[in-house]
Amino acid sequence: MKKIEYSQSTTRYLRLSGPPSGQGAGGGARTRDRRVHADLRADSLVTVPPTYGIQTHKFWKKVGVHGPSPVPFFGNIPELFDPAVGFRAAARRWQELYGRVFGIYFFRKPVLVVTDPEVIKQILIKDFNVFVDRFFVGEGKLQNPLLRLTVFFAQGSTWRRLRKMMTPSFSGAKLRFLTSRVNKMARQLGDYLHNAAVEGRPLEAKWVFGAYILDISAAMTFGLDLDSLNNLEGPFTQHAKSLVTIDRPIQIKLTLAGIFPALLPILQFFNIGYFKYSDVCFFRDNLKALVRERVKQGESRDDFLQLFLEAEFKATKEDGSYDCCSKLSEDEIVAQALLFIIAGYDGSSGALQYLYYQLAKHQDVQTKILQEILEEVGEDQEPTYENCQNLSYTEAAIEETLRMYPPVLLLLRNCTKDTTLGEISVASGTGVIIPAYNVGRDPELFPNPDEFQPERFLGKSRLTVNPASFLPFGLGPRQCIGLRFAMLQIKVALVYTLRSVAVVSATPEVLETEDFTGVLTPKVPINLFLAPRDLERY
Ligand code: HEM
Repeated sequence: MKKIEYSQSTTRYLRLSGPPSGQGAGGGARTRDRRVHADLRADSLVTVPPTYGIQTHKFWKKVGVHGPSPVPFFGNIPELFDPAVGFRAAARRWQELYGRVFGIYFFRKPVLVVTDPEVIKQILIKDFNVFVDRFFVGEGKLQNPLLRLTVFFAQGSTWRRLRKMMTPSFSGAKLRFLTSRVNKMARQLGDYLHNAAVEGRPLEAKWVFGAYILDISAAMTFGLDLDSLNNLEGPFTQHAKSLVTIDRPIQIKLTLAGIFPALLPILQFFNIGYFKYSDVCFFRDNLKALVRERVKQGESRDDFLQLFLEAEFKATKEDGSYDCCSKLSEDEIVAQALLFIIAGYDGSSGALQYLYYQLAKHQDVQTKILQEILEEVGEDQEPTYENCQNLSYTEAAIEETLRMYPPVLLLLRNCTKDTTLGEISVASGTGVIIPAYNVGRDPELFPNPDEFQPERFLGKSRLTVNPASFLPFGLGPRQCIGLRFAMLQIKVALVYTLRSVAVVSATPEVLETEDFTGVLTPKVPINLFLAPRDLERY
């Protein structure tokens, strides 16, 4: 096996094989041959039945990239999604065997798995134009058509236009304007936790923080005051919970689509996709009615829906003047609002549950956060956006939690133009997976990675963290658009809850997680045990 010089920082990681037999070590022929375009498109089952299941599985061997052997039809899916192994353990083992860049197969699709920060930076930032899109099972065709209009699933120039229009909604000025809404929901959360503490009732973390995040989403998109902590049965809460749950039947359908893309039109015809059709319809119909009502009434509200209604796209001419100006269509507004219910839920409620678990296990960190809150915000004042910006220790504790427990485990990209990553030629149509969890727990990138140390993200230590190794929100132009809003939700929750309760302990004793759905999930639900807080004697 030949170890190829890649970049100074990556040579010790990357292991590429020598050129395929019969080829020279360099020159155009090698490059041409290495760019073997496996058939990455959705072929008809009818034209190639005998070899269909293995047709694309020689791709990595031909281009000289190492990786585990695939099984017909499924590629490396069985090991990746085997609950007994899981993606993280499989990726860790393969990294040991094949280095920090290796090739696998997602069903029939060749996918490069990358854990090298320099290559990650190249994909997510430097060569972003070649890796703009995400890849999905079924090449995105399994999305409900409405969801395909969202900034998360959109591709190429459509994504660029949407992202440009939505970015101002998350500016500091807009978030300042939205903070009072978040305060209201966090106050309800604080009261709920306080009552539970007084009654000596333990709380299931995912449920309680999920309800808080749903309440914020409902207020920000529907202008609704759900109070789902005290009102579990409402249709919004029920549909939202169902919407954000990827269950087994959906997994099975996705598997089918992965193996036989020819089935896609049938699945589409029956409205089978990532999200349940009935849930999408519920939100679509209600949001449409709401948008029309707002336009008709001409009323203005302090929420995301309003910001989307006002969003404008201004294409610039070469001389800097504006060429045209367009607004989001009604469907696009509805789609983004629906996306926010989905996108914020797993990320923010996941982050909160892992954070409170850590606070229970690290009382010293909890005390430091409370001290900082009392100094910056006060004992019973409402936090402002500026207050939240100044909570630097609190922010470090959140970041450390997200390093250890990134709710979104994998960053996905699709190569849309033949390119090279160092010595590797990457053909258009190749997928890329960056396992954010594995990178964050890598001892070469974060010493003692299983230890919770918020100080890593403070002061001078913060400066030594390579941005390409801290990936809970992704990186580059396509990183999470809701990052600042998510941090605001979490900090405001901490202000209202830690001032009224102490997180005394949490179960399970040892936190084990699983990764089957692509979202980090505790194997056993986290339960929090609380006590009313006495601010005189904390
Ligand atoms: C702690 C909470 C959150 C975490 C950990 C998180 C994580 C992520 C990650 C990993 C991505 C993919 C980034 C990439 O591919 O480089 C993403 C994308 C996205 N997130 Fe978040 N997220 C959180 C909260 C939110 C919230 C609250 C919202 C909206 C209100 C949101 C909206 C989005 C959107 C729209 C995208 C797609 C961006 C694009 O493709 O341009 N997220 N998020």
